[in-house]
Amino acid sequence: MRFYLDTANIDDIEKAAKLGIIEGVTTNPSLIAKEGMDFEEVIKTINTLVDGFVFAEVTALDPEEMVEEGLKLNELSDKMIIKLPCNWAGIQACKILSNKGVKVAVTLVFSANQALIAARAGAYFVAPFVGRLNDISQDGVGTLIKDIREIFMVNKIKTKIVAASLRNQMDVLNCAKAGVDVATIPYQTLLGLLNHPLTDAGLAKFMKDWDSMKNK
Ligand SMILES: O=C(CO)[C@@H](O)[C@H](O)[C@H](O)[C@H](O)COP(=O)(O)O
Repeated sequence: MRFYLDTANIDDIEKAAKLGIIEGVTTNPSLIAKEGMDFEEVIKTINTLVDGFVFAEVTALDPEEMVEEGLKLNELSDKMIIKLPCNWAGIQACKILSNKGVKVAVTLVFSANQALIAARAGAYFVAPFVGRLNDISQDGVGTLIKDIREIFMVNKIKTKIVAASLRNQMDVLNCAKAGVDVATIPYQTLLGLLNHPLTDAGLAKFMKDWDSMKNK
């Protein structure tokens, strides 16, 4: 499983990029709006900070306009992934854009059948939302992610799974065990995955013992 960062915050992307393990950045209209910056400017800046894919979501609701907006966003770099919602309009636009060679992520996926339809429309990625299903007392990984994985395997579908709406370490761990291709995570979740109090305590003890030896 690979890690992408789920944010449009430039500071967080710069900090996380230093780790050298972030292979892409995903954004959505809510994350862009939170930063209060021009959409295209944010996407262009993110492209300069990471080597991997940069996901940008269309805001049009009509299939023709989605295609037009998707083609325009796709011009921003050769690493663009165009995000489309998993609905009637989004699937039509997915088929058209995929046929033109544009890489599409179908997002807001809440059922395995939606993921299968998106894959058949040529989606490069599907983005199942784990946390929002957990919020309504369903098992985001245990049912949705595992079902999509199985369906893609049985049907030899190459569409990749980018698990989204991951809120905590258990979500990420369960996604890794279920074999998703990518987990896209907020910066705070990344900190939570790496930091451990026993690592900090262990290092402090090593340094204390080292200093006491030097002072002998
Ligand atoms: O869909 C993708 C990646 O394709 C993500 O950027 C996705 O929009 C985000 O993970 C979610 O919107 C965040 O979900 P939540 O934590 O607000 O429930």
